Amino acid sequence: MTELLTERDIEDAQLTDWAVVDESLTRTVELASFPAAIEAVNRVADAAEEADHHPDIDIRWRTLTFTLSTHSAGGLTQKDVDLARRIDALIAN
Ligand SMILES: C[C@H](O)[C@H](O)[C@H]1CNC2=NC(N)=NC(=O)C2=N1
Repeated sequence: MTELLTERDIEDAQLTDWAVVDESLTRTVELASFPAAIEAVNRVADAAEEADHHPDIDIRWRTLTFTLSTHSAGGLTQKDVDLARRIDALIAN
């Protein structure tokens, strides 16, 4: 679970809205408004607490950038792929 993933593993995960940057996964998304962005952040925060795996989140008005990596492993693990999928679902609402 906390093993580092290979580039091939990441490709196979088909996270189409995410980019790999500096051994992290990153996705930027523009919400409808600042309140909508903050609500999305709150949904992601709840999911992160539940999973005990936490994204870096940059908030600029209604644009959010999520950056995922597993700090304890020093790179990307299945936890990041799982959290990316959760975030995709939570910001689609
Ligand atoms: C003790 C607890 O499991 C760790 O501190 C968790 C919390 N959230 C975390 N989040 C992320 N992104 N990487 C970690 O290594 C990490 N470690």
